[in-house]
Amino acid sequence: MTIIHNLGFPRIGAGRELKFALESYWKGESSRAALETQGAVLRQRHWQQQAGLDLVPVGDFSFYDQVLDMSFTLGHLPERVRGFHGDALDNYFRVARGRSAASTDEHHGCCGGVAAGEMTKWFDTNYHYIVPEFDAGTVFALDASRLLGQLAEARREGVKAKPVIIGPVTYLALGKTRDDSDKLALLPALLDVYAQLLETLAAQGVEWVQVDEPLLVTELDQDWQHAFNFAYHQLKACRVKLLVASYFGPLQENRYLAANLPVAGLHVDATHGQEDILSLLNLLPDHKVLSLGVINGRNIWKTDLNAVLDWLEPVAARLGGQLWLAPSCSLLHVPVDLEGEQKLDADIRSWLAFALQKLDELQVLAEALRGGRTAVREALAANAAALAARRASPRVTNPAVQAAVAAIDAGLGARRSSHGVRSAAQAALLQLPAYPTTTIGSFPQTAEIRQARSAFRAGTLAHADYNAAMRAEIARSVREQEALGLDVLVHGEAERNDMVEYFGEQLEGYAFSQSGWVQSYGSRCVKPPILFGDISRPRAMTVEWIAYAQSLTAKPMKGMLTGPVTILNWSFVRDDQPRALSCRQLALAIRAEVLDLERAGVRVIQIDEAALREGLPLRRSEWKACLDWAVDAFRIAANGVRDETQIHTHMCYAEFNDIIAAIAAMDADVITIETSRSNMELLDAFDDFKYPNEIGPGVYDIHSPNIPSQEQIVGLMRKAAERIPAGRLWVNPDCGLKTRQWAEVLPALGNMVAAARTLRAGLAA
Ligand SMILES: Nc1nc2c(c(=O)[nH]1)N[C@@H](CNc1ccc(C(=O)N[C@@H](CCC(=O)N[C@@H](CCC(=O)N[C@@H](CCC(=O)O)C(=O)O)C(=O)O)C(=O)O)cc1)CN2
Ligand code: MET
Ligand SMILES: [Zn+2]
Repeated sequence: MTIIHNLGFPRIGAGRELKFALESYWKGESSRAALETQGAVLRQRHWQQQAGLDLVPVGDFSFYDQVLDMSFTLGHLPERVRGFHGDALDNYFRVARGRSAASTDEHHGCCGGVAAGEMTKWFDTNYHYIVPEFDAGTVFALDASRLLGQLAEARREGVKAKPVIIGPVTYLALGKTRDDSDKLALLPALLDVYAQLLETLAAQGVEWVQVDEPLLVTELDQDWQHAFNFAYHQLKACRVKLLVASYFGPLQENRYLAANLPVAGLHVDATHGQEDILSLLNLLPDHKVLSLGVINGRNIWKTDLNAVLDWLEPVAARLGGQLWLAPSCSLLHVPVDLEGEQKLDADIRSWLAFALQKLDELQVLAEALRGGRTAVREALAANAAALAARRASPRVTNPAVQAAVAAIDAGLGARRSSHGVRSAAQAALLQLPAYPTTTIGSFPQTAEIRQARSAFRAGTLAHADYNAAMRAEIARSVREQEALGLDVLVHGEAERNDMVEYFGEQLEGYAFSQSGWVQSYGSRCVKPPILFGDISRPRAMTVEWIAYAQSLTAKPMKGMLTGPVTILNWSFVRDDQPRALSCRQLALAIRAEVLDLERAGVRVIQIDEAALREGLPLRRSEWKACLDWAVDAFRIAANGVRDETQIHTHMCYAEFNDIIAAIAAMDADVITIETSRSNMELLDAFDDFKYPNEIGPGVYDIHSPNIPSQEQIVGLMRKAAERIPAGRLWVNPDCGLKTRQWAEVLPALGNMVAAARTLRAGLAA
């Protein structure tokens, strides 16, 4: 009998219940008990929704982040929060979010400032985790309370529980060392705690534990390969069965390593072609369970169930009871339920599956394996009909778009002149001072803005009134920026729900959900739009807003767009054509918008490519091919403008060293990047030879409520000027300000402008 199971369930709740409970608790508007209760309600609901499975994940729920949960389970807290006497959950949030010295708006706001843990992307997803911090003195001490609590709760509910933890090797790889010490030297001590944890679970009568090791789909050097063998040999004596779970890609050359780890089971992502799986079968020891992730946990399309069965049936015959089935990865990365989507076009809706629908698909596959396809004839026929309708739908194809893409030639992506020529023309037109100041685009998305948009969507606020409210916000942003003395202004993005969804809503070929929320970090969610067909731009998307903003000021107003690569990476994309092709279609649509902005008199245009680096494949050997088309797409979008139009781009979080040549090839006139937390060290990548254009290294961390002082900013920019000639430097924050409050933004930017003036005075002297 084929066992079916799930690796993880979205925890934010179909109605984002967890988000609202967290934010209310953080504001001090509700009690810890209320938050705990909401957590329990969600866990219970999600377990019930998975009750048809043979094994259900437990421990996948998290109040903020599963990696931070693991750090607490391992007793591995950053030095700065150890010895905190308050409540453990509050200490957990101190690491997750930081705490300003003067915080009064939250529980126990008494204990001085604490810097938040660094956040970074979870593999190639748009989910962010809190980075474990290691140094040579790191020690671990088991705290199994969270897992044991959730296990006991699950048992009370009659759940067939399979605890889920992050594996030791992946955990170590995800962390950063603050000194120069070798992380792998910590492995033996770490494994002691993992062994204790597994013994603790065994003592509770747990049979299987899922140990997530997505690191197995990345390129591993010998030391890390050895770490896998060492770790699982150490844990072999534990009395629980381990299911080592790899996901987010095929195992490829790590197949042999993974197949031969001394554990009871292996889960693999089986959505990347059968070749990886079929060769794994020959390597797998007879006693081992093979869990195949046959349902894609990263997209929202219905699975082609007949196509899966075609190759799965012989595999099942061979493996018998050793075969398990599951989604490819945790369902954290897809929305909960399609049922709630009443406004989605009926055709498109019939092509989709969210988390609950994916679990239904798993049931159908299992029944087909158990009782033959006839046992689920109707479900299979309905699935086949939906897929056939999608393939045949005229709404998916647009011949004019395909012709335009076919006509793209190399000239389309090239500026008319070199950066040297352009920068002289731009300087003459823009008349900017040295160390020009700007921001990254968004200003605070206040509750009033969100409520106005919500009312507009609900039909209780008229279109004209909504527009007027957004214009008033834009006017306020412009006024504040003029008062601050910034040099290149932005309109503030008030009218945008999200920098990707906003464009998805206006492009043909995109569908969007009402409540298809996916967690991005902590309580923050995104609603990735659904790219289903050829992309075109029926009308200008931003010109009216930007032209209005420009009309309010004599200073240059930056047109603000999201680039094709980032739109692609933060959407649910087509699975019926290569990503590169979808990206070229997006590039043509953005190019048209760029040219419309230029025609409307906009002199500076920013095209955000926040996701250029993080969207790269997990294996470096595949980077070049991907970078080639990604850079090409940006160039097509950006480079049709005249010499005197200044193109900016922005990237966050990225480590730039490895891709600096590609960034240079984009040929933006100015790039703004996140650097403040790395103390400008990231700028080493941008030395003279490698990067000839202008750079705005971020001077303060926008994720923290802390307000940078003028001295700090001057200090950081002086460091920057040691690496980059002052004439090519801009002064700006790390990223957009949408999650901050005006009360934080105004003093921070005030200090930033004052710092720029000090720096200019230094040049004159
Ligand atoms: N797609 C994407 N990925 C990204 C980023 C990004 O900006 N976009 N940035 C990084 C991650 N940073 C992020 C920063 C902030 C938020 C964020 O603020 N998300 C909002 C939702 C944004 C949104 O779509 N808002 C909508 C809907 C808002 C809403 O919930 N409205 C309420 C009513 C208003 C209220 O009471 O809040 C309702 O409709 O019920 C809007 O403005 O229209 C949230 O979780 O709260 C997300 C990611 C990396 N990945
Ligand atoms: N223009 C966008 C903003 O300022 C860029 C954000 S990058 C995640 O919010
Ligand atoms: Zn950013």
